[in-house]
Amino acid sequence: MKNITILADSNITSLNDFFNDSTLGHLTEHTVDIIAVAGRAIDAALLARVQPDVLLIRSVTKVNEALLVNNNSVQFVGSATIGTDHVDQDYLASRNITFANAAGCSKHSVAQYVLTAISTLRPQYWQQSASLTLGIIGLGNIGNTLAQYAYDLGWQVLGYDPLLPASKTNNASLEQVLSQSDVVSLHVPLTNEKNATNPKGSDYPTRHLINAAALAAMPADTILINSARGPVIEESALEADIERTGRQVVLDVFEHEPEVAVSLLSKLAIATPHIAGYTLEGKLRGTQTIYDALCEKLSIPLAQSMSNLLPLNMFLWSELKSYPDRLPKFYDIMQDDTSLRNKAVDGQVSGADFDGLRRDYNLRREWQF
Ligand SMILES: NC(=O)C1=CN([C@@H]2O[C@H](COP(=O)(O)OP(=O)(O)OC[C@H]3O[C@@H](n4cnc5c(N)ncnc54)[C@H](O)[C@@H]3O)[C@@H](O)[C@H]2O)C=CC1
Ligand SMILES: O=C(O)C(=O)[C@H](O)COP(=O)(O)O
Repeated sequence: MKNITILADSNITSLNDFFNDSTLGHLTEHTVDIIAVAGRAIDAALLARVQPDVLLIRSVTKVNEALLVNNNSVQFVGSATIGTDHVDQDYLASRNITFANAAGCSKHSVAQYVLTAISTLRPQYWQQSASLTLGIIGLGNIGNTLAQYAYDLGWQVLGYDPLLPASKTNNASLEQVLSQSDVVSLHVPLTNEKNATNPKGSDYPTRHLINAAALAAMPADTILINSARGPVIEESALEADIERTGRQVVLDVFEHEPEVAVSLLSKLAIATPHIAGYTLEGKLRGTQTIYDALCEKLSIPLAQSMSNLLPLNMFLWSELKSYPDRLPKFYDIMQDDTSLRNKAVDGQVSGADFDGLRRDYNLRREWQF
């Protein structure tokens, strides 16, 4: 009988429902051992000691040579997240380790977070059908989903994605999005510049894409929302910009996450602890996707589905669209904002408190579109 040892981030939703003897071993001789620890506790020493066959992570575990150098057992790495900037995929390929992530898993959840933030700060755009121009930077799964909601509300969209062909939504330059939008929302992956030492980098790097020059191009009353990755915005420039303009800024992600400085926090209109994608549906879809990929790797049929695990969902986009005053019942974003601000001690929110808010988060429900 073969034993499969799985080392996993304990913040993976329904880990034991998807990864157990009956879901992975029902047609085989496999038994399954799961070792679940906090994502930040997964380090090289633990991997060397546990010698897992499978490593299941979310975004806080950096997977690279330093993590795996003393390990020969891992054959599969699954990240139940959309973002992959924490994973050195080239290194995994060089070791012949299969990698899977969960593209698109929380695209509606993040889009709904952005709509909630806009409606909370400027209810007039939604409740009185005032016209809004929404700028979207990055038009992949999340940016494009957000655009569909915007069109449904009758808003204008200015979209910028230099890696996709021009389209109805991919219709503007970066300068136009920044200078002509009422709200700018960021939905890019975190990427670094391509150069001699980093030939696999991007021709359109996103690290510090929003710097002092980009902020200077934005009118003072333009809202800026970042639910992508913290380092996409240069935070020192952002603080200076808010001091100068009084801009309303919404951050779900932070450059020095999980620590957040109160000097920044106190200037933000809304601040949340990296929970834009934290709905039950979004997180379960992430787990389901890496489970499906592992079954494919093991050549075994699927024996679990998130539909078995989801309670009834009564949250309908059509209802909210008609009755926007019901938003707090659908998602009260200010509760998340208050929880984060309440953790500020001695000028900062500590990493432990930031991670604790995420670990203990009461998962929202995704509105059905
Ligand atoms: N706050 C949260 O809870 C969550 C955050 N995320 C973040 O959101 C990011 C985006 O997610 P998806 O839309 O699903 O990814 P995606 O890969 O489907 O789309 C990203 C898009 O950004 C575009 N892009 C790349 N560089 C660009 C640049 N310099 N300027 C403009 N566009 C650029 C790409 O061409 C692509 O179309 C993820 O990479 C992740 O970091 C994802 C899920 C939850
Ligand atoms: O999917 C992504 O990308 C995200 O940012 C996640 O929603 C957050 O992942 P964790 O921080 O829970 O690892």
